[in-house]
Amino acid sequence: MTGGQTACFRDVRIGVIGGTGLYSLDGLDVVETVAVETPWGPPSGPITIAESSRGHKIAFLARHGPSHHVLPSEVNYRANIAALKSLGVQVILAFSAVGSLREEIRPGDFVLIDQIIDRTKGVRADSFFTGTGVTAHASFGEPVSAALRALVAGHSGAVPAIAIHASGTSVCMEGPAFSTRAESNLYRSWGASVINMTNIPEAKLAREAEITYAVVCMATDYDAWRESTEPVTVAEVMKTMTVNAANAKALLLAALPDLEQAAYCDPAAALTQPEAGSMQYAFQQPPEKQAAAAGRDKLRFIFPTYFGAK
Ligand SMILES: CSC[C@H]1O[C@H](OP(=O)(O)O)[C@H](O)[C@@H]1O
Ligand SMILES: Nc1ncnc2[nH]cnc12
Repeated sequence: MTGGQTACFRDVRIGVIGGTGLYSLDGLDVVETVAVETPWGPPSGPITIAESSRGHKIAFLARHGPSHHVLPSEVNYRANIAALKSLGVQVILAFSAVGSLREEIRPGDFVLIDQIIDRTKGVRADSFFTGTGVTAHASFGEPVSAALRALVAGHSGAVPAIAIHASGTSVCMEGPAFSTRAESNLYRSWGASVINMTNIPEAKLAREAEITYAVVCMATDYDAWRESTEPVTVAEVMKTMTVNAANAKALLLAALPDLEQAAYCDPAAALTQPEAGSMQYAFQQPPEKQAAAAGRDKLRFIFPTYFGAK
């Protein structure tokens, strides 16, 4: 697909975004690799489409590219989300390596965060509406799908060696340098549980795109707050991630049958219902003004319902 074209919606309803240390989907048959171009540019890399033993398709995208060549501030989050949406994705389960801000969240543990504090610095493109002449404000009070978190939590038994914390608040910092000890302690005083560099704007854009989204935060270190531990380094993150990646894949494969059932077979579409169609309440302008907006063609790529097929 090339930029500006109407999206070709295919029946790939489930998307997985892999973060640091998680660059492929093992255990599933890859049937296709696609290079998608979006009106916001190319995503971080090719998207692999795998087929489960039940015959359902699952798209996988490595957030920082297959060889991790893209910095968190430079990820084209809009292209990543738009590319997945253009394939038909309605549900994204993302994975992220995080620092723990709590003693009880041990390196190796997973956290199904339900809240996010945005500490990015305004350098990331964070809305599909920017520059389009269409004004819209997505509802983001609950930034993560509770139903998807619950579905994943229901499969904690697949990784008995670790704790999977059912809720938590992440801080998304700009990076790329890690936090100072003072910053790390500040985030602890705010009640945050974990810290990373990618939840924002990924979760925000998934919401704008009406995609049901949750992120499995995989603790790799104790960031910089813990007096008895050396502040985090990439070497420490990658060491823990070798074990975390295996656990992430085990959790995903265990949750997949339920996820497929919810995404492909539930006629009530209960899992995706809160997000699907949610943007209909977000537009500020009357439809006739939107119809005249310069960015209408661009928005059609992900919003054929609101901006009409060409
Ligand atoms: C290499 S440590 C910092 C890096 O790891 C996390 O990446 P991701 O969220 O994509 O798993 C964190 O957010 C930083 O981008
Ligand atoms: N301590 C940390 N801070 C930010 N991002 C991280 N990713 C993994 N560990 C991290």
